[in-house]
Amino acid sequence: MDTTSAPSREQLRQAPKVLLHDHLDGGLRPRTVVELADSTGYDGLPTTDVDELGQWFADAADSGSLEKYLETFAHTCGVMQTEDALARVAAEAVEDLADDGVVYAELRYAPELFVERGLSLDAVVKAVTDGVTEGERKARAKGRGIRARQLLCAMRQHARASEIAELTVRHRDTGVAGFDIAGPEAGYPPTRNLDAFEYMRSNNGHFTIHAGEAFGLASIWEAIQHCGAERLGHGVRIADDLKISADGEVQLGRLASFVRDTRIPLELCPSSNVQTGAAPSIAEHPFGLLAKLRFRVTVNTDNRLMSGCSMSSEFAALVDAFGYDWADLQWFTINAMKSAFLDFDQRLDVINNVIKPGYAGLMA
Ligand SMILES: O=c1[nH]cnc2c1ncn2[C@H]1C[C@H](O)[C@@H](CO)O1
Ligand SMILES: [Zn+2]
Repeated sequence: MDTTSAPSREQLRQAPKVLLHDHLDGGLRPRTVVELADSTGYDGLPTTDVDELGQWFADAADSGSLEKYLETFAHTCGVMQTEDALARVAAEAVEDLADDGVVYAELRYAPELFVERGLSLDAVVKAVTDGVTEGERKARAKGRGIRARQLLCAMRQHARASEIAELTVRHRDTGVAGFDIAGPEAGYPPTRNLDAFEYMRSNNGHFTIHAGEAFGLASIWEAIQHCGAERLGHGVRIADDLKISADGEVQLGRLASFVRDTRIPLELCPSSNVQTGAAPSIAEHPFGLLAKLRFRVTVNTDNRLMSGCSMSSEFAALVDAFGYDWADLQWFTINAMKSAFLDFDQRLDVINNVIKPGYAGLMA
């Protein structure tokens, strides 16, 4: 790629982007964490200095282990136990994404983590729905169009997946686009929650599964072949099924072939993977190889607070590591939009009327 035409940071921010994998409780503004702790009486924060707190999250999440990384969510969930707090966090997330050029986003969270002070699961979803609507309205007022949907996660270590799947279906017409399982992967295989996935399938519901992040191919295989996942949350360890010979030729194993042949979207989250130890660095992240092999790769933030990242900074990191140009970035974006849990006509509308004209302008 000609480096004189390398996308600038500001151009990357302006480019239309699609985000499928972003945790609501992993994307709070540090200032909001401090303010909500104060207004809701949460006294567990490691510091109430906004800058120090932002740094604390990044450092604490930078542990090389998913289990340690997940411990940091105690504080974000701790300040999100009221309807007002949930609505504020959701509205700010949508506004922040829109400011960063995201035109379609799926925000995920586990409703069961927000019931410590007596909210019902339905009240949690209703509060987030109100916040998302408010965020979309505020972004529109600033000339930043964004459509946002919710994905409801069940936590793998709890036993509430069927309840959360039912909650997902109950709220499917008011902004909840699908279901997921999150939390520690090792020791909690996807089939533990098979009933919930069967419920989703029998109700024509969408779901993705966190698989192939902290555990390997067995997890991906179960997620796809036993549970019927439409997409893989991370899925980065599908690279373990690629054999690279001395002359650089790559051979795909049967599972990798299946994932590529059936165009299963990989919700790849480069910075998060470096923090949890799933990849040694962005330059050595399997993203580059998987994209070269034409897997259906998508770019995602996972947790903007813990990784101190944004969609445009993830794009920038990939451009720096792999030399991607606008055509590549448009391809990742269209991959994501094709894979969204949104009606087909709406996906097409975003691709044809927002993404393609946006990139055409940047490539001109
Ligand atoms: O990367 C992740 N893998 C597994 N679980 C995760 C990841 N990032 C966040 N979570 C968990 C912590 C949150 O509380 C929960 C729902 O958003 O999902
Ligand atoms: Zn995740």
